[in-house]
Amino acid sequence: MQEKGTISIHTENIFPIIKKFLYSDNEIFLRELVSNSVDATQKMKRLATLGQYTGDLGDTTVEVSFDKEKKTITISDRGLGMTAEEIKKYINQIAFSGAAEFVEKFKDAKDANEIIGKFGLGFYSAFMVAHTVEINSLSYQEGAESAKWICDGSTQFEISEGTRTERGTEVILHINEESEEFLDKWKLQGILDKYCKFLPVPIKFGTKTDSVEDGKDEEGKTKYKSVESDNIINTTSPIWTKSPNELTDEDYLSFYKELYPMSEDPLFWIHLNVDYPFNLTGVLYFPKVKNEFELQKNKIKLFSRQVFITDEVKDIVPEFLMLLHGVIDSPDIPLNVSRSFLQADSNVKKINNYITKKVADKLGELYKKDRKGYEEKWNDIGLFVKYGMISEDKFYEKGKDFALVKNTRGEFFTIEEYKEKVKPTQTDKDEQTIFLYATDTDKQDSFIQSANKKDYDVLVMDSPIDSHFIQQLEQKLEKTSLKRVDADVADKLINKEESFANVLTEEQSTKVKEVFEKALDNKSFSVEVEGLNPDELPVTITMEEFMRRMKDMAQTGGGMGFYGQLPDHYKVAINGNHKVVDKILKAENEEDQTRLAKQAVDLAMLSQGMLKGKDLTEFVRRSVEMI
Ligand SMILES: Nc1ncnc2c1ncn2[C@@H]1O[C@H](COP(=O)(O)OP(=O)(O)OP(=O)(O)O)[C@@H](O)[C@H]1O
Repeated sequence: MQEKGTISIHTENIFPIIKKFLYSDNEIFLRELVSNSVDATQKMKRLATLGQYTGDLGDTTVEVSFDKEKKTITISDRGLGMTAEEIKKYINQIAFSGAAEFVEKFKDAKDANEIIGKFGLGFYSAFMVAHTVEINSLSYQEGAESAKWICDGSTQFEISEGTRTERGTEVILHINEESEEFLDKWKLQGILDKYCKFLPVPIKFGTKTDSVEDGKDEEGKTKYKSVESDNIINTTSPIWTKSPNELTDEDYLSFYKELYPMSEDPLFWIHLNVDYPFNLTGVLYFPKVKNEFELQKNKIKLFSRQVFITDEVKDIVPEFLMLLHGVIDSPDIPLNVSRSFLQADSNVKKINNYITKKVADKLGELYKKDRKGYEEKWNDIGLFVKYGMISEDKFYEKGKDFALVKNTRGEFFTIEEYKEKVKPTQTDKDEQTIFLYATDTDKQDSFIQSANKKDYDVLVMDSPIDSHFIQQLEQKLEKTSLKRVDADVADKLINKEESFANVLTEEQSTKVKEVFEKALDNKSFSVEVEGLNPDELPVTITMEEFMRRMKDMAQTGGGMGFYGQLPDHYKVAINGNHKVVDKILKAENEEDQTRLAKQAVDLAMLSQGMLKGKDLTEFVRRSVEMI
């Protein structure tokens, strides 16, 4: 038997196009060929289980090898093999029709990148690294003859009788000049580790040497000897393929270490397992996030039937859960289509919702089962929860039951609990409950103390995401608003109409205002004389809540650019009921008045960390003079 033929594709120039555009990702040839071998092996095993094959299966290990001299890479399996007819059908027609389709799509694509890398080119990808590809195969079918196929990368092929005596298929790649880098042990090992580490059939790549104990020497010391064994590069049953009740915490932790060797232990994990209406398994871990860098380094890995596909899971996992680590395996995620299609795919949407729900359920369960442990972890998981509540309404609905807020005393509350707690003391005349918060407990300490003196509670909202979380809470919670503790003087933070009368006459107030304006000499500060609690500080500097928030958002890139341009504007509240104000009014001359006023303002600035540079030096000099 010898036959020459032409592969039935219409586009003659497929090879150069694909070679050129797939070049950056050409290592996937190995993934494609090894998975074909694994598929063939699994089919063979299934036939045996079904009783359609009664012979001996033999050792079904798939083997990858290379020969630097001959410049070949060989992938061989003991799968079901192919007859000459089958090679013609599956390789010439099916494998190559995939390539033809690629070129077809490529022609119409607006963005070539959308297609490249997402297109499963299967067997065809061999030509990205080989100038000639050979197949030697013997089918499992009784009386089958071995077949040999050879193709030099043009659309011509040759098929003849083969020499293979053992059931299965061997694919030999004659590596082209540009791809000789692949004829290297470490290069190939690296690619196998990346894509094939969890394939369901053992894959052998060369041998490895281990040092094993070998009795004792005369002095009673343990002897060692080197033992050569097959280098099996994969774990055939990774934990996500098992049932959660077969697994211990150690199993999950050691798998995490296997995926991300340099990382600290994760906080907890979720085992995903659905088979209807789509198929998905996986394990997602909540990492201990130390810094941004680590977040980007460790990504969720996407598999399809245990073959690694990508760690760009952007469209499959909801954005806020991109912080998670682990694996997702789903044969239902379309990988050979463009990105825009992926977003519209209904399975992808369902998967998205499923993952969101699972994560919410797990958090809810942890919260219910061990509130204390949950509170201890809050620093690490708070970011996920808040981000999720801001970005997905569905998650907000679930998250509101287990999202925590922490006050300056280190106590944790759910949002509902907190509202109940502060309602009696922090509700204003319009029935609005005001949650007070601090973004920097050190800087805002004097305000926190003043608020506490009035029996107000203060929350700590100091993470970058909190400004957005605050907005979200205000939108969602009824009759509730949030105010930073330094948005006004304590007496006025919550407007209850029970203000202190101002002991100053109108004339005196005007005079005090003048003195302070002169002392300040700064347009960014507007002075107001108010009747406040005599125990409060004589001067308090505040920035109004709305303005400050807009400026904060402009700074963190929240699209409030206009506010970012405005100069800072502060209110300087003078406590007309304070002794110091009386002293200023009674001072002998204008100079003394200004000096006292300056001192009082500087003290306020100092307590808020606003006094810096020249002003600070000047303040110290003035203070020394006064003692
Ligand atoms: N090692 C093998 N043993 C037996 N059959 C094989 C082997 N390699 C390829 N085939 C046959 O050739 C066909 C085409 O392979 P190809 O890799 O191009 O596509 P595929 O595996 O069907 O899909 P994909 O594009 O996802 O890889 C396979 O479906 C299979 O029937």
